[in-house]
Amino acid sequence: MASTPNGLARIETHGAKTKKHENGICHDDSSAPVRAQTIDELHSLQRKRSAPTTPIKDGASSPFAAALSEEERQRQQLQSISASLASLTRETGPKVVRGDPARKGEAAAKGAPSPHPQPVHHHHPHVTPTIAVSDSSLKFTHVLYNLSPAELYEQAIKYEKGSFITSTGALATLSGAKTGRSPRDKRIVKDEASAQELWWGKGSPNIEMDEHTFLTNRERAVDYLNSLDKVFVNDQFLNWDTENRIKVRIISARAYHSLFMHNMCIRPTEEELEEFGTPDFTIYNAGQFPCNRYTHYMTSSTSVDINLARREMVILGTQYAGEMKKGLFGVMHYLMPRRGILSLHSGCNMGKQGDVALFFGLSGTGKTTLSTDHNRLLIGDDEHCWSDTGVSNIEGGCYAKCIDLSQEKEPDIWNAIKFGTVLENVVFDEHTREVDYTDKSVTENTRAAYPIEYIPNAKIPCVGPHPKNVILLACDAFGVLPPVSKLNLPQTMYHFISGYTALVAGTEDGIKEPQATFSACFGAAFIMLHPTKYAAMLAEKMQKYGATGWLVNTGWSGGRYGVGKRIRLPYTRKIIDAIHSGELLTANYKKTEVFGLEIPTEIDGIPSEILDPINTWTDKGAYKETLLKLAGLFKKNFEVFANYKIGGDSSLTDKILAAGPNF
Ligand SMILES: Nc1ncnc2c1ncn2[C@@H]1O[C@H](COP(=O)(O)OP(=O)(O)OP(=O)(O)O)[C@@H](O)[C@H]1O
Ligand SMILES: O=C([O-])CC(=O)C(=O)O
Ligand SMILES: [Ca+2]
Ligand SMILES: [Mn+2]
Repeated sequence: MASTPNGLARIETHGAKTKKHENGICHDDSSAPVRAQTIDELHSLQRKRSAPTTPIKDGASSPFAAALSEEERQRQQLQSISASLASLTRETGPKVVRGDPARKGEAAAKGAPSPHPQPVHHHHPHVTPTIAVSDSSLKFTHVLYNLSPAELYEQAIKYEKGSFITSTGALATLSGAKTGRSPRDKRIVKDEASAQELWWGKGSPNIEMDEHTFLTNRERAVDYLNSLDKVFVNDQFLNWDTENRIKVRIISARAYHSLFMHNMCIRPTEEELEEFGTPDFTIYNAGQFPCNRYTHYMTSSTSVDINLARREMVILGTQYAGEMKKGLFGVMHYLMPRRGILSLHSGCNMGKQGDVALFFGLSGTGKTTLSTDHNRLLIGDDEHCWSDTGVSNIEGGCYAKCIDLSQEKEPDIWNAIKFGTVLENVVFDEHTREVDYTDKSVTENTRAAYPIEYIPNAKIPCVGPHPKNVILLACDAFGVLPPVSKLNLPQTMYHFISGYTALVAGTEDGIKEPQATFSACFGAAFIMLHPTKYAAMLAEKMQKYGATGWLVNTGWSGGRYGVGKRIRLPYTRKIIDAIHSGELLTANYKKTEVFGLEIPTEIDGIPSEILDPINTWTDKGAYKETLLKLAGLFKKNFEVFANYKIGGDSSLTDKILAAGPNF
């Protein structure tokens, strides 16, 4: 037995016993020593440099050609980012440099290019170079460009209060004072072109601002961003239809925002990123910084501004990440119809046989829940395009509501909440980090944003053939709409333009009155053109490709809110299954009073009596009264649309008008 210099027996490990060297001496350390001489060197060994990303295209034989083009490419990329961040009132863009300012010096140990900032020099031949006239032009803007989720986690946890890793690996974040969108603070630049093209005035979501005010806010955002230690830049795509893809650049101040958009937009491959070039649209998200209320058109300290001519969006005074997602959706609602493509606030999935279904509905009616279906391929949960070649998802991720989320009822969404997913405004146990999805302490609008491939049966690329079924979802808290009805084309148009749902405002103590909401095209907050333009396109496409329309009530049954209950999700799923399978096309139907809806008399697996709401109300008088009240609200809402012609065919317009409630 070997002994140590102090005479005590050496404690032998199992490994040492079996691993004898030639000279018969046992080593107590069986692994080779680390190569590093210092702690810094050791740490630098831990992280391997990412492989060079530029594939060598020509001059493949010369290693210098590749090195040069990589350097040139990086220079061009920085120049493009500097141009994006340029103030409009100074002569040059900021000096931009890649990488985290906190990591200075680390790269040197790895033989990487010098960490000393290599600013982008701007040559302005007509300007005599002068000494920098403001402090802001003396400083560097550090850019964290298309970071990976792991890097963004580290940034968030290190620098952003309220960032935590949950027990399943998601990144829990807080969106700040705003936990939902601020539609009343949205402004669209009204110039000569947009004055003609867009929908303005009563009912329109487009509130005007002038070009000068936009530039004032843009300058405020750009100066704010450039004053920071670092900014995040995401270069990504919208629309899986590659012919109609839009390149977007998102400049933001928070890792939360960068990870959110990483998940929600389409992630470019390394090669696509190299060829990215100039973006088609840029977002300046300075959400932590308020707008100046002395600025013309500003009515609060929040402003979300879109300038279609400049292809830019500015966000001030709200950190709710959904503003970016839905702001871009608005832009698509402008760009796509110009190409004859219909943009839709809908979910979309496809059966194994290739039958596509669209799910329209306002917030909370079930687009995400019902399009995420274990038996079908998910094309997308919220924003789509319908072109001559079929449907395509606009986004690269999903944004699911999490309130009362259960593993049993929504297993796919539950399982998607893992590493990489952004979990907004949820409450969790401070020790175990287990999320309590029933907790509304921060907000009821808790959300999870995850890449679409986190859903196991996602259809990638997210495109599909022409839809067979168009399902309009309404969460009717009045409890008078049937769980499902089959619609003819004029009825489909009527309900599409109406865009009805009835939510219950405030779910605290006491019975609250359901609040009817009408939102044209099931997304009035995002549309840019008059609703009838979108409706006409939908009618034309449904007719051309033979799609069937359905109205599904995912809301109350057995009485209105406070008396009845929300229809059970498994029942709604059965109804949706019967639509997909074709079972409902051949069912027996009867017509309801007032709304004139065709309702099936039976569906496999569902108690027949619930199919006609009148059966489930104990007070039949109250049912009739509520039905008429709702019908009245529909009529009143439709008045503004009655004067517009849908498409060239005036007979369709007349039919649509006649397809509403009759009483
Ligand atoms: N019968 C039902 N059908 C559909 N959803 C139901 C039903 N009962 C309860 N729910 C719940 O209603 C919510 C539907 O929200 P979902 O995320 O699908 O909304 P959404 O239409 O995608 O809205 P948004 O556009 O805001 O994302 C989910 O929380 C779901 O669990
Ligand atoms: O935009 C949001 O915040 C959430 C959403 O999908 C919607 O409201 O339609
Ligand atoms: Ca959704
Ligand atoms: Mn939505």
